[in-house]
Amino acid sequence: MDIEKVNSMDFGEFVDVFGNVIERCPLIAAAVWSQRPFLDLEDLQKHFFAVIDALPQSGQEGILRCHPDLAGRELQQGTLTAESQREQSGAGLTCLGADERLRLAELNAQYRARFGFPFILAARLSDPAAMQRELARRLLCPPAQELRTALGEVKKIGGLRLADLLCADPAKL
Ligand SMILES: NC(=O)N[C@H]1NC(=O)NC1=O
Repeated sequence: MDIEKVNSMDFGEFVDVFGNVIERCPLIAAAVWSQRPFLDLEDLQKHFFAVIDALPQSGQEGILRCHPDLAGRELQQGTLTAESQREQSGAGLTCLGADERLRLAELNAQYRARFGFPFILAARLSDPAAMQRELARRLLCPPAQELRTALGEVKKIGGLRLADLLCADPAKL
């Protein structure tokens, strides 16, 4: 899909196509549509990120809370969004042993209890062992820093999803 096609989309089509760039937050795509036309993929991505950055902290935390756990119940039950399912299974999270799954579930629960939102990490850029290490490390971070880190991961996930939709190489962004 090229940027002319993106710029020609009406509101409904744009939200249908880009509504899950930010996981389960179609309102972000809805806000971005008002800012068309876009120059290119990089410009489109900038607008998604700017909408996130402009939200009050409560809205940013809301975005984080819309994310499913990594290797959580929704993955087992097959109820993730198509994008999450692809990212989590591609990262090997459907093939965890029982011990690994239990350990991740424990750490996810500790993280959620400490920060009030789920642990978020761009699964496509990681693997199960690195995820577990990163989760244990980030559990010890101060809350304000962790909010920034988590939003950075949301942007990485969104950037990769956008690049997929526009068939672009994310390394060139
Ligand atoms: N919790 C969390 O990071 N979830 C996600 N990360 C990712 O890459 N896909 C997701 O569903």
